[in-house]
Amino acid sequence: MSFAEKIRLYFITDGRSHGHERVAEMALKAGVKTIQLREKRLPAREIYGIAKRLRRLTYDYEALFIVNDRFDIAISVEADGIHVGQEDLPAKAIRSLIDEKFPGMILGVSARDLSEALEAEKYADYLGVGPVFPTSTKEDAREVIGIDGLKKVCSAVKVPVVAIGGINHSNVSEVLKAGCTGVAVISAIAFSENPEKSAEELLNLIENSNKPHKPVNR
Ligand SMILES: Cc1ncc(COP(=O)(O)OP(=O)(O)O)c(N)n1
Ligand SMILES: Cc1nc(C(=O)O)sc1CCOP(=O)(O)O
Ligand SMILES: [Mg+2]
Repeated sequence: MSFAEKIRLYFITDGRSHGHERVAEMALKAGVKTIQLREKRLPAREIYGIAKRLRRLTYDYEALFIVNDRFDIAISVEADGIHVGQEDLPAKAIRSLIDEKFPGMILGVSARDLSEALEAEKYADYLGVGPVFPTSTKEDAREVIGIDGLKKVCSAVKVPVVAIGGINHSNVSEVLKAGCTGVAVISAIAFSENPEKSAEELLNLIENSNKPHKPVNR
């Protein structure tokens, strides 16, 4: 499976509903092929423990494992990649370290607009672009960019774009039509009563939005 196929549905964990490991395993069982560990409340030692367990799980399911924010934890558990935003360690510094010491490691960088995206793509393997829609999952989320904002970035950059922020079953097809490679979700899976079913349904919607429109023969 190519990198683009793997990031088509990109699940970011949140431990508050079902716990990181359980929710990640349910998403993996459904067929999700990229998992990011995002944990903002726990001490580094606990995040490290969770990361080690998610690393094992993602190996078993042949899925990519990305760690949010913490490059130290990402390299300690041999994650496939690290995701940083505009307030985190600079992408340029991480790119230098990756090239020198961790070749092949994936670097994802958040961008909200064209100028951030054009700067970030100098270093990134993919961009996380949003928030496309309002979200209550990220407390310090910036102003929404909407489908138009997303389209502008997608048409201007060369690296794959993963759209993020308020993406769910009812808007995922519209988001993919904006030209992004993938969609990242938290609450649509993590805060669902049945994460496995929600992930399966999202994957089906994504699969169907890949199919070209069939003209009706009259
Ligand atoms: C795939 C993806 N895109 C964007 C983000 C957001 O990163 P950041 O802006 O650093 O915000 P936090 O997630 O750290 O609160 C992401 N994590 N993943
Ligand atoms: C982690 C994160 N980053 C965002 C950004 O805009 O960079 S929005 C966001 C939260 C995404 O959660 P949900 O799918 O529940 O809306
Ligand atoms: Mg961050």
